[in-house]
Amino acid sequence: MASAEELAAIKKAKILMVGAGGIGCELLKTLVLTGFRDIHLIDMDTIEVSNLNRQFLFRKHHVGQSKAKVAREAVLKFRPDVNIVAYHANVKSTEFNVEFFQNFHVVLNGLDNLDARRHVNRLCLAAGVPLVESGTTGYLGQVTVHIKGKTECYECQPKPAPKTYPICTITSTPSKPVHCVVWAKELAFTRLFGDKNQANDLDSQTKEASSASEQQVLPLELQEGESVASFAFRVFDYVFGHNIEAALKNEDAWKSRRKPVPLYLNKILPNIAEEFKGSCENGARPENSCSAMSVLGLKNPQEVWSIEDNARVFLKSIEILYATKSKAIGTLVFDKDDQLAVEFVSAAANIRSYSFGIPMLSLFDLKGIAGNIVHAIATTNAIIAGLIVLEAIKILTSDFNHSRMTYCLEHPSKKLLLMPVEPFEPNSSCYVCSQTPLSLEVNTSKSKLRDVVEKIVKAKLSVHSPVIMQGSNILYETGEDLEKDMVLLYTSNLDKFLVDLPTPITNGTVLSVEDFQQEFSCNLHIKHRDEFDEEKEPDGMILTGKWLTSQTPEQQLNVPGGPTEGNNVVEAVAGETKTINDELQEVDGDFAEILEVNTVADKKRKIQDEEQAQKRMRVSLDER
Ligand SMILES: Nc1ncnc2c1ncn2[C@@H]1O[C@H](COP(=O)(O)OP(=O)(O)OP(=O)(O)O)[C@@H](O)[C@H]1O
Ligand SMILES: [Zn+2]
Repeated sequence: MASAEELAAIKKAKILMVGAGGIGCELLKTLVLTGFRDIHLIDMDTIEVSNLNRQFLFRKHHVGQSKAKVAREAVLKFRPDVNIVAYHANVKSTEFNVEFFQNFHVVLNGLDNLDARRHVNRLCLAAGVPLVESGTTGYLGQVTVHIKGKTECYECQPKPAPKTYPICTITSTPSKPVHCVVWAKELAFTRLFGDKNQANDLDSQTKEASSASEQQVLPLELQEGESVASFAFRVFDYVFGHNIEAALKNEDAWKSRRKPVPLYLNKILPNIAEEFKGSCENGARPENSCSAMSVLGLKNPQEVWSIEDNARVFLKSIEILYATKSKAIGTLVFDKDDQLAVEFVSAAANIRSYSFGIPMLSLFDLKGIAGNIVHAIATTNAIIAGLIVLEAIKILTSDFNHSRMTYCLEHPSKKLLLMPVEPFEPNSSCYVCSQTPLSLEVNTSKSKLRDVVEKIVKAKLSVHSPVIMQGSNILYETGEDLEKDMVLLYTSNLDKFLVDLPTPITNGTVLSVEDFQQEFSCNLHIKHRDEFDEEKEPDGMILTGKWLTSQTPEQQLNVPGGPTEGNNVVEAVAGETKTINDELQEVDGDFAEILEVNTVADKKRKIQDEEQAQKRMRVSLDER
């Protein structure tokens, strides 16, 4: 039961919620039922069928409509007296600037990606507004509290980079189902249905690894007058037969590896031409034009199909994609919610797995890997939403001593499923809230300013509208109010090697990076390095700095990035050979370990100041 003070704070609070997805729907409902009356809600997305199982404010007839707006309307039906302002917009758009954020007493995140979370974190820091951050992954969830100067910010701890795989593993030497899924999604799907002109690392690697005769673009084009069925047969033989045979010629590659087996359609399905005769010819549409497996009578997506059925799904999905989406061919991007795309990728991945002696998986499992999906659990979202509201109330009543980061576990640890932990103090080496400089190792004569801007400043530092300066000289900036000649100058700088810039960037240069919207700035110390390992350091640049190495042992124990609805941990764990469930067990295992160490000072981890560490990490077992 809330105290009079809490009720008063709830009544007058102005809340900003970002995200109206799995957590967001629960949160909005819980907020209004708790008595909150003034809520602004931002979400950029529209409702999809796959959201309906857990985003209960939405119904089938809402599919395609704005999440923020529908969520608002749904809640107003049972609480017509609250003020909800819905923005169908990206939180990164300029209208949501520091002044906008300053209107609120607290910001509550229900997002699903690191980039947007970082952006909101910076705006909250700049505006001095507390942030309650959250995420769920299946049974796992967490709520963390970030108050400027009092607790760590969302970026005080480095987050794990999404799992990537060496290109040659994907193109030449797969050993796990996930390698075949990445191949099917990035190479096969993109090459057949996506933008063929787009530069693709996999292509260049394939070309390098292939003989001169294979250096042409793969013959994956539908020829004039060719039926889609015979095109699909040709694609099959090319990618699973001819390509594998070509790879086998490089005998050295297979000395210590199991050789793949070339697969040709006439061996797997000798009667396929008869089977497929007339099916999609001349624009004829199959009965169920959305799914190859339905047309083929394959009902159970959790069953592992035979190689023959995988071959059928592969061919049929190409046929149906051409029959139903012919205009979009050449522009398609893999979408985990597109049944045909998932069927194509699953079948292609399984056929490649079969060829390489890797276990085949069910469509259900492959879809999870391809879409980095850990199936969301509505109950976890509801629990997390409840915890967010509790933390928001503590903030609103200035009850900071009781603020807690709370982890929701799959299996009890110390008999607890909800594990509250005192928030950490700010990390004095954080490049965001403590403005500690970062270092960038880069070959200054081989890397261009564009590489630094795209691969580091935007991709790694989540700076959206960067201004890059050396001393008082601006090297790069964007913006509508720039003079034309400045735009030209900055654009031409992008294609210059660092050493060739008007004010050259060399070993020892300090670059300043700023983002006015985020009110963010940081310094990058440049360290020239000649060589980079292409496989391990594909960017040709490495970001280093105290921030990355300075974590105290107890900070390292925190769950990296936290589980999120469809994000960080998922990206980091999804797609290994093990099933997603195995992976989650592992994550949960780590979790248990974290908590174990939190309560029993672990000497092995060399906690230097045990007393201090324990104070910060104490698990408050008497909470709630
Ligand atoms: N930059 C952003 N601006 C505004 N809203 C965002 C931004 N990034 C993510 N979101 C929203 O955050 C919500 C996260 O919800 P959730 O994790 O349930 O994802 P989802 O897209 O609804 O589900 P799924 O990923 O499983 O299909 C989404 O509704 C998404 O639109
Ligand atoms: Zn910080």
